[in-house]
Amino acid sequence: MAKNETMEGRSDASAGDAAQVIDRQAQPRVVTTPPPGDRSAELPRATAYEVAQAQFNMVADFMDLDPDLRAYLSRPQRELIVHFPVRMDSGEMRIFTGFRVHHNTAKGPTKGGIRYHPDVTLDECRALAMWMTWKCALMNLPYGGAKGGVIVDPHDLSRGELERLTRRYATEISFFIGPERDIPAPDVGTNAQIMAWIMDTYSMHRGYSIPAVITGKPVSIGGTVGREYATGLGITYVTRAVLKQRFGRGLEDIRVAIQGFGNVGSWTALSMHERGARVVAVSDRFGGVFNEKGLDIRHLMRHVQETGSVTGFAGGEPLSNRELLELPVDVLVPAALEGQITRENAPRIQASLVAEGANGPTTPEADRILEERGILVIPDIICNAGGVVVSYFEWVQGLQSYFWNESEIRRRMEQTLLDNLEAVIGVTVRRGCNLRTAAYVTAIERISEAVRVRGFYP
Ligand SMILES: NC(=O)C1=CN([C@@H]2O[C@H](COP(=O)(O)OP(=O)(O)OC[C@H]3O[C@@H](n4cnc5c(N)ncnc54)[C@H](OP(=O)(O)O)[C@@H]3O)[C@@H](O)[C@H]2O)C=CC1
Ligand SMILES: O=C(O)CCC(=O)C(=O)O
Repeated sequence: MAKNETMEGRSDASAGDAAQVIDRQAQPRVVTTPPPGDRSAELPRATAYEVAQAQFNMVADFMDLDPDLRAYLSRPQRELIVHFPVRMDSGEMRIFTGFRVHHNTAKGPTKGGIRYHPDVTLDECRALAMWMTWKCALMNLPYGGAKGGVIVDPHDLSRGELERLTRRYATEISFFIGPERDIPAPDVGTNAQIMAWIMDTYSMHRGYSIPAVITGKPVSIGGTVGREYATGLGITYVTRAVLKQRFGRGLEDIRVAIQGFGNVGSWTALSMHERGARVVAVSDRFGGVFNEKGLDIRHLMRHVQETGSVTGFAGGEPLSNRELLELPVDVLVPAALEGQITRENAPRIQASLVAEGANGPTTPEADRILEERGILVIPDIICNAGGVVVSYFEWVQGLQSYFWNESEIRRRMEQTLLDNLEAVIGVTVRRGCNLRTAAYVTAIERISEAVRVRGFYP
């Protein structure tokens, strides 16, 4: 997938926002190395599914969740594995493997992205589907959680190969998805063009256009304005609210480091930059770029469109992903993959606030270390929920064939995020727990109620 496709459809995400001025001294950049004799980096890392299970079990203990409900919610409801052939440009036929997991349908059809990445596994999809269940419930959306993926590096495919792979995967999962059943969306390695191919393939099977089968598609075929940047802008809204509430500070002149410069990372960077934050470092899988005075994000985006990477950007100096995570900044936004903040590097994180743009970037052990060190974490299921909230708006608009304007989308997204953030903060106070536990408690209580009234189990 060409980098400029991921960046397609960008528009100004900042209109009408006031930034607050704060007084803060620039801090020096530090480059850290592991302490001598530290072998923790060599220890096996928990998988995403182990992390998702551990997070759920900790909260189930905390809220003394009914054992039957715990058993029911701790596993996905349905899982699909598909193996399918794709003709490559060379004439060779290759077999690819993909997945789609529905974690829970108590509150409605399932919702969640499709990932194209060489490391996709069934277990990873199970974890991501479970997180989607909590996220949708926390946002009060009428959905359960799902996730899917294909084991493939999309950067290795031509556009034609990517389209053939997508259409074949869509065909294989087509009986498992649908506007009333399961509504996919973009995730790592997929974009609006891929959503369009899935919508088209699904519609070809049915014989008429069914835009509501998928979200994150182009506006020209029933997508919504605002979905492209929704996750990043939502992260900025939530981070701004937490900074104000917990630290009495605004975004202006806050120093931010962002790991990942794809859909989520780049839009977070731009929307924070436009509100006065100093985005001092960003990275992708090739490495990072640092500028103490703040990166010019629009120039950086142009550089990425031209070269496919943030590396080599003339407006900053190189740094590694590891160095980025450990920079002395106010806000750290992991916006790439799971398992980036671990017990190994958590003792060296210097940010005051970690805003989880990615799903599952912090392991439970790292969570504990950060909490002991007084570092606040905004959990993924609140922080990055702007994407699924606007996907919900896209689905609703598609079903009604009636479309809202951009300011309406932004207003409703901000309100949804901030109302639910406030509910979570209320739980932290009432139950004396951190934001992640409070977010999980809120979500699980809402699902438990749906399960109870539907009578899912006797
Ligand atoms: N898209 C969405 O709306 C939502 C996504 N999320 C989550 O946000 C995260 C990012 O998703 P998204 O932005 O869509 O994905 P993209 O594929 O658009 O971007 C992923 C970014 O992460 C970078 N990356 C990959 N591996 C590494 C690595 N080892 N170190 C540093 N950077 C790396 C990629 O680099 P490169 O460009 O070089 O490949 C790319 O910049 C995921 O956890 C996803 O589940 C959560 C909510 C909604
Ligand atoms: O937009 C959506 O429906 C889902 C986005 C997603 O996959 C996520 O929030 O992790």
